[in-house]
Amino acid sequence: MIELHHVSAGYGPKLVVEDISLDLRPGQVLTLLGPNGSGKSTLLRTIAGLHPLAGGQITVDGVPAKDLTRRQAAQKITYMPQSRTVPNITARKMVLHGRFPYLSYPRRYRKEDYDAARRAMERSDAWELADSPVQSLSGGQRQKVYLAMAMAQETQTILMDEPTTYLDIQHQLNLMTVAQQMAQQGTAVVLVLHDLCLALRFSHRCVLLQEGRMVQQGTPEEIFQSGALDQVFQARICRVDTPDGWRYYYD
Ligand SMILES: Nc1ncnc2c1ncn2[C@@H]1O[C@H](COP(=O)(O)OP(=O)(O)OP(=O)(O)O)[C@@H](O)[C@H]1O
Repeated sequence: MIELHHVSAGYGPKLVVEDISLDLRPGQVLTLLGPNGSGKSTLLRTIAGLHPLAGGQITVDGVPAKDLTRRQAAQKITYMPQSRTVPNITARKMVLHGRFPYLSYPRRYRKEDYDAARRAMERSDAWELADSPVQSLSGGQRQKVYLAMAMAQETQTILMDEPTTYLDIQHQLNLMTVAQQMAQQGTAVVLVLHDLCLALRFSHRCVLLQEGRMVQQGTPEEIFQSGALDQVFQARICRVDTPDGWRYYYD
């Protein structure tokens, strides 16, 4: 399990994430919420080891994250960024990149790598795109391929920054269902989402950030009841009870 102990991070002397303590628990979908510029992406990148700590500590299964080699870290943590440059390769090849941390020299893929890539593409609804060049795909199709690459890495923790961007509503719901399924299978799934309704409906826990500080964390029920979302986002969030659970909407 990844644990954050009083984590701070920033750019130059300016801290944009301050004093965050948090457990990323296997078996749970945890969603980071907060207005633009509140530090969500910086926090996610810091957890992924891609941005330096300015203070505090991050441990992975009890070991300080800074003591892990890149390969060890990549076998523990998957990070799916908000955007990236698109390479000129097929979707299948791209998804296979998720297997890199498991290959030893001379980096030849094994049957289990191809199997893992296929499983991941089927789960993210990207299998039919396998032979297409990633550059030829739409934003939503690319997002499904990135999700498959992230799943193919098969780590205990997966961090996804705004994974629903570009997805139509059916695929947003599909992504959230896949996130829940990964959690059911023991993964710690950490998301950054702007859609509060989707987050409250599908997360086990939410963390609310404002100006780099954690103002609230808890179950969707606790977060909703606290009224903190309304305060931080200056928007009224309501809900209705349905046979399938709470459904949230903006008033
Ligand atoms: N490369 C950078 N250099 C300097 N400041 C940065 C850099 N990246 C982000 N920041 C600043 O850090 C703060 C937090 O940004 P961050 O991207 O982490 O927020 P966020 O909550 O993910 O925002 P959004 O919802 O808009 O994606 C902002 O004030 C931003 O301007």
